[in-house]
Amino acid sequence: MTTAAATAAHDGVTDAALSAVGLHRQYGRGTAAVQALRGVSVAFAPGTFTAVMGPSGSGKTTLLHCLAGMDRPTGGTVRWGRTEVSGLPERRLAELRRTRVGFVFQAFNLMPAMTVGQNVELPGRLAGRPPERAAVREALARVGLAGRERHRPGQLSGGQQQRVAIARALVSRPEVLFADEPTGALDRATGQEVLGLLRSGVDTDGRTCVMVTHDPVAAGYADRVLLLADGLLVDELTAPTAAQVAERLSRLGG
Ligand SMILES: Nc1ncnc2c1ncn2[C@@H]1O[C@H](COP(=O)(O)OP(=O)(O)OP(=O)(O)O)[C@@H](O)[C@H]1O
Repeated sequence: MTTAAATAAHDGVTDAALSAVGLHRQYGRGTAAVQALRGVSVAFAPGTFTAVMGPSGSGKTTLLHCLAGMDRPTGGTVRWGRTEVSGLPERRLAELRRTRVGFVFQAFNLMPAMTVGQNVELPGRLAGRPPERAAVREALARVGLAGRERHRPGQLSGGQQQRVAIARALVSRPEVLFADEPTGALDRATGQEVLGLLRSGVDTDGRTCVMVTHDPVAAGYADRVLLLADGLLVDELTAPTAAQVAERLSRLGG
């Protein structure tokens, strides 16, 4: 590689919203060791929506957790923008996680005893910030739940609960939103509303979104699909249709 090309390649990584180089994640040791990631390098441009797919056990959730700073890779590096996060001490990483990334889970993970407003406020409280009622109201309005602050999660439908979880993830205006099977517990129509919200966060706010999904229709909302198999990145599709995704997945046995 020429010096100029090397510099360009380097900038490709440092200009990314999120990047990983040579990620390895081993669980357990000796004969019980599992190599969940075996050397994944990938970059995510700002303002793009990427779906991560692959057969069960291929390492999707492990990759998402390592990229989101929720799990520590056993080798390789993760950067959020230019900040290398993989080697940070836990406290510093937790602080950065609260402001720079958001996470949405399949099972919503709301606190049932708290109101919707308190759930959305929670990340700010954990970060020691004073309650920002206006920001909470705005986040709920953006996901179509204006005026629901005082409800409890149990009084809402599954789709509405997932929208609360999205509001909670977005209230700190993170650069990157991670979602692990965000529509896995929802019916198709409700799931599509949630996907529409993720898509509009990318298109309107320039957010970067990385989503694990098993559903080719959900992946069709993304700009790019990464395919994992056995802990390695094995294929990539840009501007995917659901039919193309289903066909590539079936080749992998997923
Ligand atoms: N905490 C853990 N301890 C031991 N092994 C683990 C742990 N978490 C994941 N694994 C193993 O790592 C591999 C990758 O798991 P991961 O959950 O990342 O896959 P996945 O592609 O998300 O799977 P699925 O689609 O079934 O959710 C699997 O073999 C899994 O059994």
